Amino acid sequence: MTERSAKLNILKFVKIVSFSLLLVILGFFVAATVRTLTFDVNAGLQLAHWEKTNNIASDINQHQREELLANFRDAIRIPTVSTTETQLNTTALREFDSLLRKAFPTVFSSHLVQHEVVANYSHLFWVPGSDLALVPYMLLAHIDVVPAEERDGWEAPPFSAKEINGFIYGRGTIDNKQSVMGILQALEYLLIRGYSPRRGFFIGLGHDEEVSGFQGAMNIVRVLKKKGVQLAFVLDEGLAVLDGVISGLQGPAALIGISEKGLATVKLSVSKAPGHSSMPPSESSIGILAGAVKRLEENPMPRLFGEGPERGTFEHLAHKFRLPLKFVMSNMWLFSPLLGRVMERRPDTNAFVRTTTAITMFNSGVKVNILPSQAEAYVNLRIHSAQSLQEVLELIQSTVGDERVKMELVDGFDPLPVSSYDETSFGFQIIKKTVLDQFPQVTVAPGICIGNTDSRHYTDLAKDIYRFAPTWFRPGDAQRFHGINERISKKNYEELVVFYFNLIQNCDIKDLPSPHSAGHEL
Ligand SMILES: CC/C=C\C/C=C\C/C=C\C/C=C\C/C=C\C/C=C\CCC(=O)O
Ligand SMILES: N[C@@H](Cc1ccccc1)C(=O)O
Ligand SMILES: [Zn+2]
Ligand SMILES: [Zn+2]
Repeated sequence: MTERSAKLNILKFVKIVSFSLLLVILGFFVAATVRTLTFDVNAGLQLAHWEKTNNIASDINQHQREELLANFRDAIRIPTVSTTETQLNTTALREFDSLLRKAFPTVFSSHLVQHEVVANYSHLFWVPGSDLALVPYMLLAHIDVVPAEERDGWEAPPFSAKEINGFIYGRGTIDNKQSVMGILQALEYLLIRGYSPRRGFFIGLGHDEEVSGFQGAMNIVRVLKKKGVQLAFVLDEGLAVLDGVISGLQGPAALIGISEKGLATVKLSVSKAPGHSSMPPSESSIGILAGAVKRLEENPMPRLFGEGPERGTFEHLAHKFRLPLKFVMSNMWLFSPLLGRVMERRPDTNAFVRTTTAITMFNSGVKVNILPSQAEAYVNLRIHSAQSLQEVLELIQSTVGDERVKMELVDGFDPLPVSSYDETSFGFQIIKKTVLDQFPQVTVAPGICIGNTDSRHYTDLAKDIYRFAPTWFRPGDAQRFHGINERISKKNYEELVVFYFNLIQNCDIKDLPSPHSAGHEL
């Protein structure tokens, strides 16, 4: 071969390779574009021909409007604070019991409702259905709240239930007394209007959810297990209607929690001999521990965005984004790593990207001139669905990388199983229908609950557990959770009562309508 013909051959080869590459890239682009244009996981899932079950209209008159609000505000004013498993405000919990009986006289006197107090302060209600063949369901909420201090910057005292511009302010207004009162208020009105259910249901109100639910939820579960109860589905607190919170999304999104993140609470500690502060060692117990904690903050857990059910959230919402975001959301197979990098920049969206690491307590030292013998820190991690508790513990250990730092697992569990959300999923579709009837402008999608709830104790009783209430969240509202200025609008609280009112009636349907009927309507 001459030098010239060899050169030509190479040129030809390069041409062929670059042309093929171009074709492949073009192919990808066309495929992604076609996917973008046609992608709508909701298409074909509109169930038609719902049997009419909500026969009792949910209209609220002026008297009831004032009454339900007064009941809610009374609930907010009772400081049912849980601080630790052994520090509950039991006086407030007793008072709350009295409030429930006073506010909902029909619930407590109706022959259709059975009630029992569990673990002294939690409540279990059972409303049997007329059709024993229908598997019952269960609604959950919790009575207790996390502590709140007005001096942290509240615009109204946290247990005042003060009204400012149409909002009721107070600890528990969105976590979670809106559901406690909303559920019972709905039942009260249903009973007054002569309702009796076809499908039986339970209501469980825990009193120690904020400190893990080991007394309330766990004992309610024990009672139900003893009765041999199995549940069609459970609906607890958790996700909400997000309005203007997901940037680029047109219209609000109702995210129904189909799973929740796992948890690891780890205690790190360093021990050193105490002594006089005039003769300090080069490294103190505080310094060693601070180094460990800093390493944990500087080395976040791996980005896993798109590897858990959060991927389905965006796929369900994709058709409600405008281009170019629509292109991105419809092609999560390609873009999830990029999206993860964008979402990790904000704490509220970072929560969906990875296992989060929060240092929540740091204690050491008793006097200015004593070398501290003991330093301890608590790390609270929320585990992404694609990771296990075991994996997270191993990663913490290697990141800390210091034998002098003792590690102890205080509490922990794996991410919760993923509940069904397809067209045959009874609970999901009933919740979805109830939301859409009431708020036609929203898009319903499955979501991941980033906090933990009492419902995690119910996994043996129900395969399908959902975490949702139609509490409306606008930008900045997520920070009110366990934060300052927790509030709900009066209108939204009323909507919650109506939601549960309709949901309970919608559950009386025997079976879901066939998913295919939508396309074959005559
Ligand atoms: C996939 C969604 C994308 C973006 C979302 C953006 C912002 C986050 C929005 C909402 C966060 C919702 C709620 C706040 C956190 C936890 C609530 C969950 C459980 C409550 C448990 C409890 O503390 O009692
Ligand atoms: N619901 C609370 C309290 C809790 C923590 C851990 C486990 C269970 C409940 C939270 O998610 O922070
Ligand atoms: Zn809560
Ligand atoms: Zn909470």
